[in-house]
Amino acid sequence: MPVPGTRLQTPADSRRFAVSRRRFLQGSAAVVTGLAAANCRQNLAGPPAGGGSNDGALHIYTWANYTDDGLAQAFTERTGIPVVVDIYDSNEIMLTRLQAGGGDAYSIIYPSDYMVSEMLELDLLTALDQSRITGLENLRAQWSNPAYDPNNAHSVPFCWGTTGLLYNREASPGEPTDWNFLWDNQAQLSRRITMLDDMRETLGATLKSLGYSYNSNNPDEIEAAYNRLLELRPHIAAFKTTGFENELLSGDLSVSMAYSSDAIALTLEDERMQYIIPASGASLWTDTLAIPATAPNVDAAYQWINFLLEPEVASSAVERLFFATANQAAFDLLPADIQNNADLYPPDEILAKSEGIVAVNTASTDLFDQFWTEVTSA
Ligand SMILES: NCCCCNCCCN
Repeated sequence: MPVPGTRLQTPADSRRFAVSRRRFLQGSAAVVTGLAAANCRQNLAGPPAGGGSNDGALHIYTWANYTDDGLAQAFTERTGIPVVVDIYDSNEIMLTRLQAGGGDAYSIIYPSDYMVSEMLELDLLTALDQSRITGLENLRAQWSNPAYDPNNAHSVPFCWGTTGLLYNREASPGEPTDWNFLWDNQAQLSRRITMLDDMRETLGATLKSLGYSYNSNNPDEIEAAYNRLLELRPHIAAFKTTGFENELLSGDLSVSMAYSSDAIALTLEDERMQYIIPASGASLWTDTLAIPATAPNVDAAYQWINFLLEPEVASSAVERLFFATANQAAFDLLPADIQNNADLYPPDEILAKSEGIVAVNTASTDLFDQFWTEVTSA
């Protein structure tokens, strides 16, 4: 049985071309323009100033690598509705943009678990009309009644994953097995590390490296994590959620904290790339589909949700984009090499050590915010 901190599977050569193509498509401004000319525009910036996207298109605000032209085109062919995609790097960026008036710019957003809870508290999500959704029965059983959104009343689980360390075997001073690797090797790794530009993930992993919970509400523990991250700060080349891939491939970076779905795409592209789930535990997340409370074109949003719940649609997206689907019927259609990819679908004993991020109390959120601002602007 694989153990935490160990790479779990040899890359499948057959997947490499598809992944390289995905990275090329998503990284190329020229192709982004091409997509705009077709039916799926992908923007790395936010929505147009002034918000308000009631132009008949389906405006999606999502993470990188969760949609591609294939998905958008199939949807447009089916429904006649064009798709426009804006990308965000963290739940907090998405929340800030929605609160700053972007709530009427998007029909569909992809908040993670704890962010669904936070947005519910703020009345920012539409209560879903379950009679307009088909395919919920396709979800894996553990997502039928998630704690972050009982009965999926405001969100539909889309995919899940872990957050760990992705490294270049030829450019790393050793094989990381745990978060501590970064601190223990900080001199050799200096300016060769990237951490996620994601407050709860990065401060959470630092809490974990100290033996605390991702979800600590103890101010002393949160401050200890801040100080520990501050110690590593001079050695961190950048806080990045995307855009570290080329430097990791070239060996200019040694190790990047990464979401499993992004990491796996790289491990399938180049066998020097290894992804590990840290032995002391990683975050285990679910990303969802939700409709902002003031969304335009709600009908198109329901059509998108139903489209993604179709097993054939979901499984073909997974084959190109490599996220771990929350849809059991889609999983059943996947080729065996993806189903058995233990980086993507880790065994239960590894998942047991992982921790879901949950909403912390207001005082802790303020502390996380304050320390995150200080450490990222240091
Ligand atoms: N490109 C895929 C990114 C996956 C992001 N999931 C975020 C989880 C945050 N806790």
